[in-house]
Amino acid sequence: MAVEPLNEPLNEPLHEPLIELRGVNKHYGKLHVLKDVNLTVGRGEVVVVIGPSGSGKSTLCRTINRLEPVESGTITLDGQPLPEEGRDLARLRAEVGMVFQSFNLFAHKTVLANVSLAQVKVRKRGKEEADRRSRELLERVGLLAHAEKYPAQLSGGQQQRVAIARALAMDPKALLFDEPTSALDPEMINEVLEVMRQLAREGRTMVVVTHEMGFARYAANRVVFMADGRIVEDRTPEEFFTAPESERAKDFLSKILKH
Ligand SMILES: Nc1ncnc2c1ncn2[C@@H]1O[C@H](COP(=O)(O)OP(=O)(O)OP(=O)(O)O)[C@@H](O)[C@H]1O
Repeated sequence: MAVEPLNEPLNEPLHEPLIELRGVNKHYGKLHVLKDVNLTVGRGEVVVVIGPSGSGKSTLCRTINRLEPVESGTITLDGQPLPEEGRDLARLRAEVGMVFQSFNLFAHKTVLANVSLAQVKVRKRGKEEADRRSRELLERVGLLAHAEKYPAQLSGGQQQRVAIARALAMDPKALLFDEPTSALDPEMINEVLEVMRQLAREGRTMVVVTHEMGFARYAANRVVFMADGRIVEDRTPEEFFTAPESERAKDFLSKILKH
């Protein structure tokens, strides 16, 4: 008897690859900071990168939008190699938005202008359309009432939410977060994490370098543990936090979870 084709979708979400790193190496002088790194980030996946200080997490994150050049290996976005330079690089940085530890807002521009600027310059939107979209996004991050203020008039948590709105305004395929809450006072961390949790629930593709283990545990699809320039573990949060395999990860978790 012929076997019927399976019509039902599988329960597991199919994470079609969006970002792929293969055999990536990088040095700073003699320091080998990325050692033969392989990583696939699926569309709609939230990948949290954790590990000891100096293990290469930020560098890894920054290679994905070419803020850091690599010496060998390939990095692709949607199956296409990342552009090296020129106009395509500005487009890449729009498609793979980045949120930094320091919010990097323009101090002499209003919150609204900070969110609109790159839309006009890179996405070639008219100013009115860009401002309309910026206001929508500021509303989403709870800051519409602050649109006409300057960054210095906002708290750190609010500035970081502006930075997230600015990244979203470019209609990115993926968002990179490099320790987005590390520069914040403790009471502001949660307001930023809540915006990030919301983005995760919406199915955004996100790579997040963070020391916030609660976010790693409960918002990530995968945890990538780095040590000494290598990806040592790449597993679900459940697996990683309940049964880490490597001695490095066990040691790291025992140190940070003690507090
Ligand atoms: N621009 C640079 N020039 C020289 N060395 C650098 C540079 N950036 C990073 N490094 C070094 O490379 C190593 C990896 O740095 P990276 O910032 O990627 O680590 P990390 O895991 O993100 O650390 P942390 O958790 O402390 O932010 C560190 O030893 C760091 O001192």
